[in-house]
Amino acid sequence: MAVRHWWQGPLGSGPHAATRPAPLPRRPGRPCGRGRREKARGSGRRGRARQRGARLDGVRVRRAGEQGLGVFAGRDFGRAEVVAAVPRRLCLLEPVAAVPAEPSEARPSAPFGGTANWYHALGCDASRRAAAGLAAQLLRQRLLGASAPLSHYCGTVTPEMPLSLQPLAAPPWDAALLSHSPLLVRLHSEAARCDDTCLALLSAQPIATAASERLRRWALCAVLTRSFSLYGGLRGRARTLAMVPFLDLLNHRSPCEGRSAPTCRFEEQSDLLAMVTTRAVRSGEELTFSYALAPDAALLCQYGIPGSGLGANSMNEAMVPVPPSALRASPCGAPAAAPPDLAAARLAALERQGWLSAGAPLLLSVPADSCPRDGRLARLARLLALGSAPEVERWERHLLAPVPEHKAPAGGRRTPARRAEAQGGAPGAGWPGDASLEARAWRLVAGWAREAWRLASEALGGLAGREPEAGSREWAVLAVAAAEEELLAEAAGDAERRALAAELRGAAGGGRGPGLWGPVRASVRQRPGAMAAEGEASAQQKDLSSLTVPQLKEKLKEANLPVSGNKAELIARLLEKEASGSSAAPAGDAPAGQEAAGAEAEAAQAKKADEPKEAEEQKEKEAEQPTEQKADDSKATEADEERKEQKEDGGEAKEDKEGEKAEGKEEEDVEKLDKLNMSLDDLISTDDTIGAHKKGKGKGKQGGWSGDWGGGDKWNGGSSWKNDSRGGNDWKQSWKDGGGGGKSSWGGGKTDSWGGGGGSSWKGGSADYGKNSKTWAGSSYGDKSYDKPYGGASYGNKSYDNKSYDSKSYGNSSYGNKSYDDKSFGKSYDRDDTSKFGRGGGGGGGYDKGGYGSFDKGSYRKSDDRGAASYDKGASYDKYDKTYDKSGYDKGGHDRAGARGSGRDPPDRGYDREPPRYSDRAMALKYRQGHALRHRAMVGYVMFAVQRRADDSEVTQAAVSLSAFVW
Ligand SMILES: C[S@@+](CC[C@H](N)C(=O)[O-])C[C@H]1O[C@@H](n2cnc3c(N)ncnc32)[C@H](O)[C@@H]1O
Repeated sequence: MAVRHWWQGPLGSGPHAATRPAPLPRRPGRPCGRGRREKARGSGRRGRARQRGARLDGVRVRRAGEQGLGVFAGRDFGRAEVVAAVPRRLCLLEPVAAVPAEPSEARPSAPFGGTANWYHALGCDASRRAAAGLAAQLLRQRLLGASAPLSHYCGTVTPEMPLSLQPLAAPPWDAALLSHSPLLVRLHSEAARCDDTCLALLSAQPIATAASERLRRWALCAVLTRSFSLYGGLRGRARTLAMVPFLDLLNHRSPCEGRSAPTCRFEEQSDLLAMVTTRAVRSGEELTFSYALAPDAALLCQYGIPGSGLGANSMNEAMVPVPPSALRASPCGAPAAAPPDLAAARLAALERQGWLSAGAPLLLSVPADSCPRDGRLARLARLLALGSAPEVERWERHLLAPVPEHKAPAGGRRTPARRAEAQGGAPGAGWPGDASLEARAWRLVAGWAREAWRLASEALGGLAGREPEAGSREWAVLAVAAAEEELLAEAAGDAERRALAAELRGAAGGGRGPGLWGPVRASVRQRPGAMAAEGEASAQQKDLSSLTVPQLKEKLKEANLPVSGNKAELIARLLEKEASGSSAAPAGDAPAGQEAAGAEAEAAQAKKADEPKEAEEQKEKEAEQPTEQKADDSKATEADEERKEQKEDGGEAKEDKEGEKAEGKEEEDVEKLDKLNMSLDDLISTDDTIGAHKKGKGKGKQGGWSGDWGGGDKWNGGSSWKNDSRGGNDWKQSWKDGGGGGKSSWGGGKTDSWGGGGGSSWKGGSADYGKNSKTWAGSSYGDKSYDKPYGGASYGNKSYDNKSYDSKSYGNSSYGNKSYDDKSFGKSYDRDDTSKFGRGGGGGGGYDKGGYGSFDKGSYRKSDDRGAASYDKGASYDKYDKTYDKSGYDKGGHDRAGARGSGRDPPDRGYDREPPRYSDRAMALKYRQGHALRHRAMVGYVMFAVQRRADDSEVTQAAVSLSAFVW
């Protein structure tokens, strides 16, 4: 039972917490020192267990705050050491009958089956029967009293059962209270239903007639919260349910990153059931293990365990209801309803996939369902984004077909977030891959998630306002609801980001292939008139994007082209080749500029290769042709050759004089764009997979982004900014150097792609972009370059340099405080708040108000300490920050390393004992914060690039509308 899924049967442990005094059986009048003497004599519970083969050395049982009793390390343990082992013969065992699952019990395979995600631990008839059987055995032991072989064990199971937070406990839970979390409503009702069934099954057992209702509930609750599922070395459903003395005193910990992750795992060894450490454990540390890989709501419903704080459970999920009205809505989000045939086609498709109740909202969950490729939310949204009934029919199978379970990543648990990560960012097979369609779909997802988030915030606000007492039901619901609200906020942000990325891809005219910069790069190479060919190019680009790298390399080999580089480069090379090939073909449409020269050269080469053959043919023809015609032809040939020579001479002269320089620059620019492109692609692919945290990338020593950004150069660690874009300099330095006073533009390094090196075109002052285009005129990034096109004095004067990125923001004061908004973006991008790019930075609009708005206002800027107005001025986090503060969850979850509990440790509530830590969810969140900022910055550059493509109104329009969203 190394990894046990929470639906795979009851397991676990747990008398309840607050009221129970430590109930270790004691002999009356026994003074301290008892344990030692017992150990020597082999008497007492522990001694008897030891005599019979149990290994319990080195562990201590103590009170563990509100969790009741707990087991603690009495000495240091190494990794993979057995801390406690109990022979099977000391356990109560109940086989789980191998009855075939009832159809209603099987986990639904259809993606829209409604209950696909949530399957209660006792959802299967066989395990319900086994639980009742085990409860009957426990009752028997209890009723037999001291003569029962396991009477001592019965003494360790608290008499105060059922636990107050377990659904079996009276009085029943208030529906209004549960309604604060839709997930809880659902799980609680399933749990209560199953508990009732088990109770009925237990009551039907002969032994139950001798027991009161209260005692029956006691026995069942003990089984539900303390039993272990044994698999006998086989996968699948548990073969046996077991009450395992002593081991069931270990408390639960949810999987998360950091020091408070579970210390042990349960192992079935041949005749022993053992707890084995998963890491080194210090003497005095509590020994814990994961009862179940389940969200907080499920843990509450089965074990009566209240949530363990924000970010503390990486298995947490939250419900996103998709209203039935979504089926009737217009595919592009317009207020008008969809045409009736389209709505009918959608409904029919969903019904075929198991969404039978079109009148009720469909409950999907995040993060599992929001994963980009196979997530149910994404798939549903893609279906609803399709514009016509035939399209829906055509793509239904591709979009809605059941997805096979994904394998757990090597060496890792399959958390919902990891599952999302494993599934990558590409849509399902066969999807047209249209960026605008993707963007529409993610907008829909974002809308649903935002609405769910809004509701969750409201509900949370109401609950937090009541300031529930620690350990109460309200308190437990608050913890669950807070964790869910956090997930919904993330999901909404994620969906927005994906929509934005898709829109940008669309605006840049391509799929994922060469990335957003593909067309920009093309525009650098092509003459202005060649823009019309872009549609075709982007179609080719899409085709190429769908190929794998080996396939691309194969193609390159066929074309005698180099096969090195990443996918984007390979595609670009092929496109280039195709472009040059096709542009050389039609007469009168010879390309100008470098591409033209290249194409001509290639054509000339090809001609040369064919020359001997042609010459022979020609000779043959000549022999057949009349002399007159021959004379004409020879004249024509001479004239042609003359023209050709002139052209070649002219071309050479041109190349000699200007071309060489221009070519060099152009190449350099293209290279820079390529590098940026790669960075951006990296960024977007990171973006896609970021739903699950990426260890290492961007993680500072402090465990948080503040460390990275603050220090200036830590930012560089492994990121593409450093390697791809800026040569050896750190981010801070290059922004500083680059912007300031038009010195060396984007950073001083010679290798720097954004300029720096002498004569670089992005650099200041020289004849680079200024000459060629009005928009980039003037000199470099620093002084005047961006002023004109980007409105007023925005970009130029103060941008990027002195005030902004380095000193205040990225530099010393780390990420949070002043960066990006007040000083930097505000002033630099748009000091007078008039430019379209400027808005957001200034705090007046743009970014703040747009998709990321909620994250932004006062949130990550000021949120190094989330106390004051963190996360979102408008709502929830404020509230529950306060509440958490008061109710024993310190504010630490998302703070800087060490903030958890630092300075304000609420005393003895069970949650303040944890050392400072980051959970992996909190870590992921931190990562995203950093990511969002980088994303903003990158998107800004995309804007410029898109803008400078031409005066193409469509592209400019797209850039403007996106900028409103981004900034
Ligand atoms: C198997 S028992 C663990 C031992 C238990 N503490 C005792 O005193 O017997 C499981 C019960 O302990 C409590 N518990 C376990 N882990 C907990 C946690 N992380 N937070 C709160 N309560 C916990 C719950 O009441 C649960 O039902």
